[in-house]
Amino acid sequence: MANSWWELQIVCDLALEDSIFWRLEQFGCRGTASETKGYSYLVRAYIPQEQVQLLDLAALSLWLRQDALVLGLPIPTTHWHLIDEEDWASSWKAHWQPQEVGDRFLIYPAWLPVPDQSDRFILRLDPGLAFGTGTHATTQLCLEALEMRIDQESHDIVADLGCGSGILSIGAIMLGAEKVYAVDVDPLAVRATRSNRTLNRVNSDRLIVEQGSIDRVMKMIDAPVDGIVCNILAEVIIDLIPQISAITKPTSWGILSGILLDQTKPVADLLEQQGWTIAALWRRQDWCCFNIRRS
Ligand SMILES: C[S@@+](CC[C@H](N)C(=O)[O-])C[C@H]1O[C@@H](n2cnc3c(N)ncnc32)[C@H](O)[C@@H]1O
Repeated sequence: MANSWWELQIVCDLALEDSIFWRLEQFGCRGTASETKGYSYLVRAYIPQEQVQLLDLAALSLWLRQDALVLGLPIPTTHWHLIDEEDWASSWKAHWQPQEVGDRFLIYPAWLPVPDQSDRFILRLDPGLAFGTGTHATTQLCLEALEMRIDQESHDIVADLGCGSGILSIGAIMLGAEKVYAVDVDPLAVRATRSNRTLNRVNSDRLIVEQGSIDRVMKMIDAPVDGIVCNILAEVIIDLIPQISAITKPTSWGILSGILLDQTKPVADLLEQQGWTIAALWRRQDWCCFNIRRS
C-alpha cells in the first residue's frame, strides 16, 4: 500500500491519558485523537508505516502496559492496523472538533466553515503532521498564560520555541504581540506553521518561522525578546534554559510548559540559578506550566 499509516487504538483508563500521550509522542506518532468510551478512553494515534517495524509496535504496547503497572492502573489494550493516507486524514479529522480554550480562543479545524460571528479569536488550524491542535493540556496552559501576558498595548516581541502547528505563535499575534520568531527542529512543523500563518492571515513580517532551535533564534533576532513561550518536554527545556536567559532582557517573561509534575523541581532550581522568578506554577492533570519573569 503506498503512503500507508499505522493506526494505533489504545483503550485505557482515563487516568493514563497523559502518560500514553507522552509515550506516543516519544515514539514518533504524528497525530493523536481521543474520545471517551463509557468508563474508558480510546486514544487513536498515527505513524507512517515506514517509520516503525512490527517489533517496535509490540515494544510500545509493552511500555504502555508497564507504565500502567507502575501507576497501579488497569492495563491498556493496544491494537494496530494499516490504513492508507486518505483514510488517515479522514479518520483523524472526523475526531477533531472546534474547542474553546481559555477566555479568548476558539480553536477551529481548517476544513470546517468559520462562524460569522464570535466573541473569541477564531484560531484556524490544520496541524498536518505537527503537534498542536489545542486539545492537549500543555498547549492550553500556554494559550491561557499568553492571555495573561500579552495585550494590544504591550507590543511584545516573542520567541516560540518548538512551534509545532504554530498555534501559540498565532495566538500570541492575535492577542497583540508585535512580532513572533518561531522555530522547530521538525521541518513538518515549520511547514505547518507557515501554512497556518497564511490560513489566519498573519503577515509573514510578524510571524517569522525557521527550522532549528534557540541557536537559530539567536541569529534571527537583532535584540533580546520580551517573552518566550516553550512547550517541549522537561529534559529539553532544562537544556534550553541557559540560552533562553541569553536572549531575554531584565524585564522579560517566559511560559514553559510540557513539564510533568514530578519534573518540576530540577526545572525550578535551574530557573532560580539563572535569575528567573517563578511567578506562578499552573497545573492541569499531570502537566505543569511555569510562568516566569526576570524581575
Ligand atoms: C509538544 S510540541 C508543542 C507544539 C506547540 N507549540 C504546542 O504548544 O502545541 C513540541 C514541539 O517542539 C519541537 N522540538 C523538540 N525539541 C526541540 C528543540 N530542541 N528545539 C526546538 N523545537 C523542538 C517538536 O518537534 C515539537 O513540534
